[in-house]
Amino acid sequence: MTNKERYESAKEMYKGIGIDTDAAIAKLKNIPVSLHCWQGDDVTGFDHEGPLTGGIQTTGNYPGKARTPQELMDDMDQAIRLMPGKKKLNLHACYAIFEKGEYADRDKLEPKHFAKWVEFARERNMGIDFNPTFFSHGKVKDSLTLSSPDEATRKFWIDHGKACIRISEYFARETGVPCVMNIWIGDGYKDVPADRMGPRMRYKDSIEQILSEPYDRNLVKPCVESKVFGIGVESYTVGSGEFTLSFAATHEGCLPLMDNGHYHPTEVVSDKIPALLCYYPEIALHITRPVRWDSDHVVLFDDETREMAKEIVRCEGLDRVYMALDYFDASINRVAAWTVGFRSWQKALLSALCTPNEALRGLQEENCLTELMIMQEELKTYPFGDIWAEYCRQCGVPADKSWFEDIEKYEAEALMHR
Ligand SMILES: C[C@H](O)[C@H](O)[C@@H](O)C(=O)CO
Ligand SMILES: [Mn+2]
Repeated sequence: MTNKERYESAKEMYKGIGIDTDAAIAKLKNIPVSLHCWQGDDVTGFDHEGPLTGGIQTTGNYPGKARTPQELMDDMDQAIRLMPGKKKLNLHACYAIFEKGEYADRDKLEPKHFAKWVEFARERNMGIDFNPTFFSHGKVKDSLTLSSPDEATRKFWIDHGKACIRISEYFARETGVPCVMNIWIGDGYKDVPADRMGPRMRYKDSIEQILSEPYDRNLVKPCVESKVFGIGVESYTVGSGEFTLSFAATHEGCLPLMDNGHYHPTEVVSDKIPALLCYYPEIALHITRPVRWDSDHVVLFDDETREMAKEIVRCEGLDRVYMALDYFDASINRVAAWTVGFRSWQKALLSALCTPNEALRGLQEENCLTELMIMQEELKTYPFGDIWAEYCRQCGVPADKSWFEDIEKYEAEALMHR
């Protein structure tokens, strides 16, 4: 059978359960997913010499990591050409690109420091999402940032946040795509704190000051990302889940961002998505794969990834949920890591779009739970691979693992010579 014949056969099977696979493919092509630049260089960036801080960690030392803006852009290009679907570029402020001899500290960053990224994104018809970098800044003495009791330190980081609001609006104006600006801090304590509320009141005030910077709410979508612990802040993190959900719920225009690595191992974000969509007009996600902790493993086409995508689709949330990948694996070829993760999330979204959600909902509401279980199990052996192959063909990317040959060639010709 040719691929076309396999697709036509699979399409008929899905039609039999009320799914129009052509429509599913057409829909997915236009759903943007944000690709994180920081997978390419182990969350290093270009504006500091120090180590990665903030309680996050990249593990592994696979050769060939990007060292310069050009290398990072070249590597992203290699990955992007192997990914089906619509991409956004996700940047951190520490990826500012300075002219020779130029430097601006985080509180003095300007749009011009990201002009080369705008050029890169516009040439590829990509929008840009942005993240202030409240970590990896050796010069500021305090390990606390927006929650610091030292007012000079806190002002430095508030000014950084305000600069990022201005840069986010610049991105949106230049690309014509709204910019999601994600606020995440690693602030917290290794051991039992004496005051849990004080840092949170300061953090709340800091975010309010950042959001007081004038911006067009149609162009910039600020969000606040929660976390339950970090390396070195195991006992207390300022930006906990309750804090960020409460902040977003009480500050119109600010979205909650859930990172599915930021919860206790038995919690699942797939169940939190529909709960938040009952209350918030829009939410944001960092899609990752935690293994025992917030390990930021490469996203795979696994059960929880599929469940998250299913919830977004069946809650009719594709235009209410801002989706961004967030993981960093230095133990394998970094370009392949980008590619596997992005393709996995695309598979999960396409699989969710090929699920007869209305029919399954009807079985649940009619209390036909036996048939519901059987139907959900039967779907697992439907020929989804043939639908995926057709989607990749229409997007002009390899459907099978032949894409890896391209990356092996690039590794030999470029990465291994760094
Ligand atoms: C680099 C990102 O800001 C970082 O991964 C953050 O989003 C996070 O998830 C920290 O654990
Ligand atoms: Mn994250």
